[in-house]
Amino acid sequence: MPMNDNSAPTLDEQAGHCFACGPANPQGLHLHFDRSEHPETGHPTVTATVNLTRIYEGPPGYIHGGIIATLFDEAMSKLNRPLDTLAMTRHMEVDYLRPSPLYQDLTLTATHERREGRKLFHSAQLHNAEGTLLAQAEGLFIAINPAMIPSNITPEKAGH
Ligand SMILES: CCCCCCCC(=O)SCCNC(=O)CCNC(=O)[C@H](O)C(C)(C)COP(=O)(O)OP(=O)(O)OC[C@H]1O[C@@H](n2cnc3c(N)ncnc32)[C@H](O)[C@@H]1OP(=O)(O)O
Repeated sequence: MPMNDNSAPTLDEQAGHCFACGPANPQGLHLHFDRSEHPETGHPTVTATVNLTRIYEGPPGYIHGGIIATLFDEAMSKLNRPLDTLAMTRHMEVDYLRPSPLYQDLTLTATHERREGRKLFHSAQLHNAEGTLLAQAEGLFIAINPAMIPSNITPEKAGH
């Protein structure tokens, strides 16, 4: 495993098995986000294209609601790095406005709204190719002490 100068794993290496974005997780979603700035506020914004198969099905033909929550959680979490903050999700609300179809390119976006001390408030949306808003979320992330993230997870230590 590649290491940084201190031979300790980097955060990216520690997060390699993240279910939503980790390249090392064979059963993960492997989401990839492009980062930019909101044209009006200058706040960080991320975008990803998602196209999911029946593995993620809830209602026949549509994405499971828990997976949609995962998409939003991950998209909003990607805003913390450009804010130079290590943070975890404390609260999230999801509005499921329309069923979100499988096997179609959908656009997942998230934007940083505001910060109050340790509290980071983000929003996220899922649109179809026609631009229809399918679902949306608001998230509260709390800046954490990096020591909360273990650096040496192994199957044995995780109890497997
Ligand atoms: C390395 C990062 C990888 C990111 C992976 C992708 C994102 C994720 O999925 S993270 C996984 C899911 N999240 C978790 O497991 C987190 C579990 N929760 C925790 O560990 C803790 O609650 C933690 C660290 C987030 C916050 O703990 P703590 O420091 O005690 O915060 P707490 O005092 O409860 O709340 C912080 C503030 O939020 C406020 N708050 C809490 N809930 C709400 C709410 N619903 N609305 C508004 N404010 C709220 C509190 O009032 C408090 O405000 P203040 O500081 O002004 O008093």
